[in-house]
Amino acid sequence: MNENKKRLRRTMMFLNAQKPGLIKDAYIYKPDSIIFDLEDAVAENQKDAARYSLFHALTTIDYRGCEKVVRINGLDTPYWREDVRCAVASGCDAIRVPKTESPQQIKLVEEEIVKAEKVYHIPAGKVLIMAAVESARGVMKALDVCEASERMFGVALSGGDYTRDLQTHITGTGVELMGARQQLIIAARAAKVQCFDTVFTDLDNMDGFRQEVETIRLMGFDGKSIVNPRQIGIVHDIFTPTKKDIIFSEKVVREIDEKKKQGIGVFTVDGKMIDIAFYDGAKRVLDMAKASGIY
Ligand SMILES: CC(C)(COP(=O)(O)OP(=O)(O)OC[C@H]1O[C@@H](n2cnc3c(N)ncnc32)[C@H](O)[C@@H]1OP(=O)(O)O)[C@@H](O)C(=O)NCCC(=O)NCCSC(=O)C[C@@](O)(CC(=O)O)C(=O)O
Ligand SMILES: [Mg+2]
Repeated sequence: MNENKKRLRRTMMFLNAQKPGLIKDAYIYKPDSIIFDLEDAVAENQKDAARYSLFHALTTIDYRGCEKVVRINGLDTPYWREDVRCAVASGCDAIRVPKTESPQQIKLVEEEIVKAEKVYHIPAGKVLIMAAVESARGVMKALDVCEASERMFGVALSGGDYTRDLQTHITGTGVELMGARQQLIIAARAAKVQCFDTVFTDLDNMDGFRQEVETIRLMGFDGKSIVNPRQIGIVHDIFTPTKKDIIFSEKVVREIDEKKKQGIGVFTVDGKMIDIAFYDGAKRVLDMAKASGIY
């Protein structure tokens, strides 16, 4: 398995791949992943220029550990094949497929990646795939999409296009996204891939942003697509385990291991009932703490 499939992705920051001002130093803000956008942030008559800029940036700039994800254009456009070739040749880590509605779309992208990896002498299997779900049909097909390829590491909800398809809009309350969020996280967990929430575009509403991030973390999401560096701190803060969480999780893991040897299945830690069902959750907290660099 490609080791990067499970890497830490609390923040996936979009930027327009054509904008030198953004592309040249996005790594200084330390998002976990950068999404170089060739799709909706790039005007229709600027697609070639954006690819040129992407190739130049990815082959000359050291992004210092930030994952490099390229959002290609949709499969209903004449651009996506060239986007895939350019992204793979540039040395990207992953491709984000927008407006995904079927597993066949993921397979088509995979075929193009396989060809490009051969042509550009990239190790086979290096480039991963994530899908963005942006329609009612996409939500209904989420499990099949998540299981479409061994290269799939995750799925993201794209709220702007999704609410347009649903004939509603982003309200700031989250009510319009409730069903899709729930279905997507269930599909992702069933397929054992990661799940990411949509962007929050009201940039000056930091309280609203914090509240939304708290909610999606409790729902089980692994992270969030973001559009601005000002949003990184809040997401990392909320997605990074606290010292208290870490100490408790250490105790849970230690006690479950110990009690198992003694033939004891259920007991208490700090007054809370614990059994084997708590093991994975506690391990996940410790893994998250290690990946975040605080453990
Ligand atoms: C919104 C704004 C113009 C505001 O700019 P402003 O300049 O006013 O921001 P400031 O805060 O003043 O910037 C302070 C400093 O940070 C630098 N800086 C800002 N943003 C940066 C960044 N992203 N990366 C690196 N650097 C950055 C900036 O250069 C400055 O640097 P400096 O001058 O040196 O101090 C800008 O952020 C931006 O372009 N964002 C990305 C927008 C984008 O890509 N949208 C497409 C993806 S969504 C979509 O398609 C919908 C979706 O598909 C989504 C889904 O799939 O989920 C769906 O359907 O819902
Ligand atoms: Mg979109």
